[in-house]
Amino acid sequence: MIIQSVRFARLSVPLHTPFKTALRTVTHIDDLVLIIDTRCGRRGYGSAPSTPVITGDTHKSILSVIEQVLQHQLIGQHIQDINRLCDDLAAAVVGNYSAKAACEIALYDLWSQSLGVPLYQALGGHQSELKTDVTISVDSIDKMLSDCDRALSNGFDVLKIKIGNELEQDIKRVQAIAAHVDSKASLRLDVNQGWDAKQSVRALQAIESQGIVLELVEQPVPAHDIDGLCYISERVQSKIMADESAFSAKQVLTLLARGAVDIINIKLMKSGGLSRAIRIGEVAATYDCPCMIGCMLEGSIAVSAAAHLAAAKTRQISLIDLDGPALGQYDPIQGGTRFSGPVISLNQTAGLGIAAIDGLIELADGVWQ
Ligand SMILES: C[C@H](N)C(=O)N[C@@H](CCC(=O)O)C(=O)O
Ligand SMILES: [Mg+2]
Repeated sequence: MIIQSVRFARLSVPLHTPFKTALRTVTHIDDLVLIIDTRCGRRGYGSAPSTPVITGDTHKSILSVIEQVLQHQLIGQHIQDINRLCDDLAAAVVGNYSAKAACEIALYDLWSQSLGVPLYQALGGHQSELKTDVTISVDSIDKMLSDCDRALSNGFDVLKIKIGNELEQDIKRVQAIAAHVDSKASLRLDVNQGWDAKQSVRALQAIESQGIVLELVEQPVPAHDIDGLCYISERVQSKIMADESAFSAKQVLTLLARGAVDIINIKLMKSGGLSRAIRIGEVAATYDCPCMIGCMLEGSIAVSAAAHLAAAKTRQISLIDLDGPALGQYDPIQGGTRFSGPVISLNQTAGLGIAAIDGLIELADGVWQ
């Protein structure tokens, strides 16, 4: 199976409610879609969102680095050489992890199609269903409580609460949500780098002293502040998870060697795709450190690939935050993995199983417009 061409499209899905974090607010899932065709008529799909505040990547930069650099590593190559192709992508340009992830997702889609099995089976997995948490955006307490009610009525029993923009209000938000939700759901907090180390200890000790048990606390301090993560981990009971501090296997090794965090959040858009995400899982396993598989605010092409990976690596990936598609008003992808409330049902057809995509706008001349 030889790669013939690389094309681009865009896909936009409105959200049920604005997605608000300490870093940004968005109203749509906007993906750059990558379409790779082979000479024998197979088609692989990849995608990537723009998350400049986390990865530094925008749709334009992703498109441009694929067009100018990465596609030249792929065209004319055999898909069976997947490991070498991923190494070539990684070596071709520094950074640009979202662009590499989009390419790898399409490559793994084609590779598993060539084997005639769903991606999770090609990766050695057998579990075909996963359960995800759902994100509650940071907002007024009343709005967050009504979003929690909606999530509970849709069957979610793990809520990922976004906070991190005002310390005292954040403490009140968590206390109000914990009292409101009671035992109906477990709570994860995602501060998205919004506090400093001392504020984190103060906030988490205040929350813990009220008997509130958190499943985990994600990225309380800025990405570079590894000392801060160590300081917090030594002083609070809650488990601390690295997200923005953990892009590469090397960063994860440093975090774990220093005892800075208890859990790692792996995302394809940070690692540069599945091949490097697998390495991160392996590094974490050497420290008996559990991993979450997470996503950006992104649609079901890339999130499906992450779900297939998680299903294949259940020993390393025990926590799932793959709610991007669930936050959208509809899923434009036909034939692939199904997202229904908290339940993710992986396709049983070959690859990612994508038959068609509604509302796809092809980009002429490789320009994001
Ligand atoms: C969507 C997912 N649950 C999530 O919260 N992801 C990120 C933020 C992604 C974004 O801003 O697009 C996270 O910080 O974990
Ligand atoms: Mg996060």
